[in-house]
Amino acid sequence: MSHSYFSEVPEIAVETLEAQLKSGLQGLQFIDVREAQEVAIASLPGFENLPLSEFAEWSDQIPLRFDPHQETMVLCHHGLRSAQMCQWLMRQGFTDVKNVAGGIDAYTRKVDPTLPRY
Ligand SMILES: O=S(=O)([O-])[S-]
Repeated sequence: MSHSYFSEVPEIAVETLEAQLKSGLQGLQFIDVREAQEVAIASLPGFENLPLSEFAEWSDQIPLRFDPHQETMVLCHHGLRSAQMCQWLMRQGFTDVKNVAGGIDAYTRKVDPTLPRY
């Protein structure tokens, strides 16, 4: 997949995400598409873990569990799997989806160096 393939996915910078996490989680939805083993190493509060590898198991529950018109942040390790998820959510009618640019790796480097890196 080329870079331009994901260029239409809106992004949120990790510094902005940190500010939002600090100011409260109300009105926001958080999805982490990494594997459970990755989440066990490092995770952010409020994110629901939906591993992309288990897409077939949870994809049909998305319209029931999430509001398509609420701001929805999607996280992974470096921002690639989450971009895929963002595109899929947008195709499902989600109107305010944001890919966490650089993923949890960027968050660890730029915001919270105490989080383990992998
Ligand atoms: O898909 S990834 O950006 O987490 S390596």
